[in-house]
Amino acid sequence: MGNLLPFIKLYRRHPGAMALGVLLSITTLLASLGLLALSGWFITSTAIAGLTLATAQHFNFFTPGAGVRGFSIGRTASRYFERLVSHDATFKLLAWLRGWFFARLAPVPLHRLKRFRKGDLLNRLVADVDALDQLYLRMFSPILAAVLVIVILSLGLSWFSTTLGLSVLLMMGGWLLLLPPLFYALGKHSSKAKGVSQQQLRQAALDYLQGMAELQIVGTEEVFRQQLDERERQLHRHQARLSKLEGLGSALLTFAAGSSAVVMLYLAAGEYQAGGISGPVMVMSLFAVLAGFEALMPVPGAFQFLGFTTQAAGQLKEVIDQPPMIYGEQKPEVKGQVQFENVNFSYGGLQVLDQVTLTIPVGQHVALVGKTGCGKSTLAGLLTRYNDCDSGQVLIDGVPVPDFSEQALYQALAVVPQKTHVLSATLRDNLKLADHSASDERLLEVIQTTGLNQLAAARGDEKILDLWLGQGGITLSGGEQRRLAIARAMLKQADILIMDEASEGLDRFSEQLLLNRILEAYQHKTVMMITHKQGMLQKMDAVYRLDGGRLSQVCG
Ligand SMILES: Nc1ncnc2c1ncn2[C@@H]1O[C@H](COP(=O)(O)OP(=O)(O)OP(=O)(O)O)[C@@H](O)[C@H]1O
Repeated sequence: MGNLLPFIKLYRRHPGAMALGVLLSITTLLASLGLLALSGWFITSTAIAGLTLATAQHFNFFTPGAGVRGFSIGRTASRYFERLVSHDATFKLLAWLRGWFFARLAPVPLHRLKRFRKGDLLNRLVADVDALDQLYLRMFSPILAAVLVIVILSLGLSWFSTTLGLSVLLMMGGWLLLLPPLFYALGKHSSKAKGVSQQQLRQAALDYLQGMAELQIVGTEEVFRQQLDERERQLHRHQARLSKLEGLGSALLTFAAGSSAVVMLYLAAGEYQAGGISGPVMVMSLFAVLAGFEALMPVPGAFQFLGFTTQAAGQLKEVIDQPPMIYGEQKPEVKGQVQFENVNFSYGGLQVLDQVTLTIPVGQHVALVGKTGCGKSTLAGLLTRYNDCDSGQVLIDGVPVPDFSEQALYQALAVVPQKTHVLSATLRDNLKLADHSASDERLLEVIQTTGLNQLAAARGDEKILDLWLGQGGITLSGGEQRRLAIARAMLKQADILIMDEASEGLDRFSEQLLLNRILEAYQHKTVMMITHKQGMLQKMDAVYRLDGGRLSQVCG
């Protein structure tokens, strides 16, 4: 339950709309109660009045009739506005909660988020945030409304008879106290399990869809499909259990309303016999109790899902409690000297970098070689703060990278990563990521230099800048994606260039041409190139090898 506390505070965002929602929900319930109670009184009074001609002639049919109609119209109108106001408030809150959660998620370093899978994070951002909005609609508002209706009903009946007022308070209050813990306990396990199953099913479906091509090729699609089906069946089992519980809640409340009405009839009849109340009031109190139980109807459902809501809140808390990446204030004019001083880094127990020391003077082009998985990308990632080192220091122009402001650090660096991220947008938009102010002429020049102009030729399209690259660059080959990454680095013209397997996917001729061009563009800038290709090494000022976590100079 403690998990809910930080989120409950957020409900102060739209106090006016939320309070109005609760008020309208109480008005609706009171209108229902008034409708039934007055109808009971009216029917009985009419029946009694009709016993003799004299009483029938003097009986005022119109005022109670108008009252019944008024309550009926009032109930419909307030129900309509209650839905309108409370859903509007909930949607506003939901939109805000998503933004709030994302704002807390964004500064969390990527390596900390790596333990959450993509589907898991998406699930948290969508389903778990959704679950939180249920707190207002399913819990706060109905419970508050139920409490107030019980108080108003018992005060109203006390006006006619204290015994009846107190009895209603005890009976309805008792059920209100009993139902929440009972249904929380009954639904806790299943609602939590449902949340987990839902999450697992989403992840499995995402994995299945993303990997379908490979699964089909290796012939294991059926196995995955069966696993997916089993997860779905599991979810259905939990949902079925919860539905049964919902049924039990309704049955219990029907029993509660019925038995309370019987008790009320017994007590009211006693009061009537004793002359304390009139016949119509006796019937009215019976109807009022039946209508009053409508206020308790949402209570079992609200608490049976509370386990799921607390679990969702816990999952969100787990993400937002991750310490954010802290950047410094420094915004130096970067020249481009890079230093790694006695750097140690490990992933959990796996030591990847061991006392690595390297200085790259301004304008020097350095290659980093080594076996697959020896830690080259990890070393480069310390410069971009993808990770921070365990001990030692990484400095640019003598300033430790954590002291740089976020903007200054990323302004100083251009990166050609192993995997190019391609936006589902035009080629122009994809290039302008690197330099928003670049003119079309400049973009076309870079397109020409990197050979991306072949794209237009291949597709017979004259307007190359408007080429749509599709989701995740689906329309681009591996080599074209590398060209795009290199084009971005050319446009950015940063002080330090990091290339991680930049020529992967390119034929030998294109590779030479392209790397020559980018090295030319960065002729007087610092370059750190991770490569397996021997052909590129003679162009570098120095070559370093990483082996067993240790760095040694090979040549230069
Ligand atoms: N986030 C991570 N969590 C745990 N281990 C990791 C993580 N990232 C990388 N590793 C491990 O750290 C080691 C170094 O990885 P890294 O990507 O730096 O190697 P690399 O030399 O760049 O490899 P390649 O040449 O294949 O790109 C590898 O054994 C890898 O499995």
